[in-house]
Amino acid sequence: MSAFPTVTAFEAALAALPEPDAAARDAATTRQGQLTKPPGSLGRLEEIAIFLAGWQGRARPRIERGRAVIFAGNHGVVGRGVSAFPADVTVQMVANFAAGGAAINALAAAAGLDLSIVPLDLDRPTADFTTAPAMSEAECLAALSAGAEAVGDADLLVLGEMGIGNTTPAAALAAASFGGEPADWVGPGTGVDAHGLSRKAAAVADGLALHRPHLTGAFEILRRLGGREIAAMAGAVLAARGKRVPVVLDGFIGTAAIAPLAMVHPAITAHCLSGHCSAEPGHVRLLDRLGLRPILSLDMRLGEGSGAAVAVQVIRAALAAHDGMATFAEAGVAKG
Ligand SMILES: Cc1cc2ncn([C@H]3O[C@H](COP(=O)(O)O)[C@@H](O)[C@H]3O)c2cc1C
Ligand SMILES: O=C(O)c1cccnc1
Repeated sequence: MSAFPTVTAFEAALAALPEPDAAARDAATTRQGQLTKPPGSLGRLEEIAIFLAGWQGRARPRIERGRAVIFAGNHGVVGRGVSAFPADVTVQMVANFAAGGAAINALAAAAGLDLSIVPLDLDRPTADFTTAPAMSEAECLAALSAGAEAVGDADLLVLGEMGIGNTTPAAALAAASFGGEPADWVGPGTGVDAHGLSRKAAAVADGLALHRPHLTGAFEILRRLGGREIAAMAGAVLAARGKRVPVVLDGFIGTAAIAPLAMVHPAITAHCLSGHCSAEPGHVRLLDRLGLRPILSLDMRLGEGSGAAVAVQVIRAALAAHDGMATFAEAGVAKG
């Protein structure tokens, strides 16, 4: 049975978001105060360890089944000249992922993450959202469910995407969820010129104008303006929450995927870390709206889960300090 057989099932999951394990989180907070360092001196590494303790439900969290999942989908809106690359690159990159030659292959391996690739109907692009809803209800539910199924038994989940043209639907989702002008949310993506940027802004404006009366809930925003890989990431974030699996978000597209969910239920971000801030200009604005602080800021703008995978190395460092350090009592160091 699929995870989200109906829109009602999706909305019910969104309305019943579990909280972290307060006892595990408190125990981790206490431990941080006992380790041989001035309180707070490991900064955000301390926060990350405590965050993982709460979501994994253990005072000493660890990453044993870290998993990166890359969803791929194709977009009808590419016909409007919104990407610097042709749509064929999506399927070609999926072959490259399978062969081990993409950035995410190298970065997931470096971070000790199992990598899986989920192509979603690549031979059936979504409809051009400037003229019709991108997906039917059944297509959007199938994509959400594919995302949910990919969570498996991961203890840390990195979500990534591949889909030529998908910075345009991502900008549309951000605009529909948080308002503002299309120009606030579009950016160069793979590297379009000024004309391409205007085409992207026009596509977002046309999509918003066409669908405006229906852009009231998370599902309809995702279905009308999103894409399969985007809906899959949203479904994975929601299903991960149901299992209390912490998630590391990647760049502009991966973050935009949860914007419609956050519009209705801002608490959806509580089990999410932002791995990095992308160079795509809308990303910093989106993170600000979602109240997320990125772990890294490396001027990356690739997608594929690449920035999130690099951030996992920082998360591993946070857990290594939390687990491996001695307490003041153990080390015989005066607590001051
Ligand atoms: C070779 C190649 C590898 C990629 N890996 C991720 N993306 C990234 O670029 C695309 C989004 O940018 P736009 O909206 O401008 O098309 C997505 O596929 C995203 O994952 C890639 C793009 C290319 C060309
Ligand atoms: O931030 C991202 O995820 C991104 C930016 C540009 C192109 N592809 C992905």
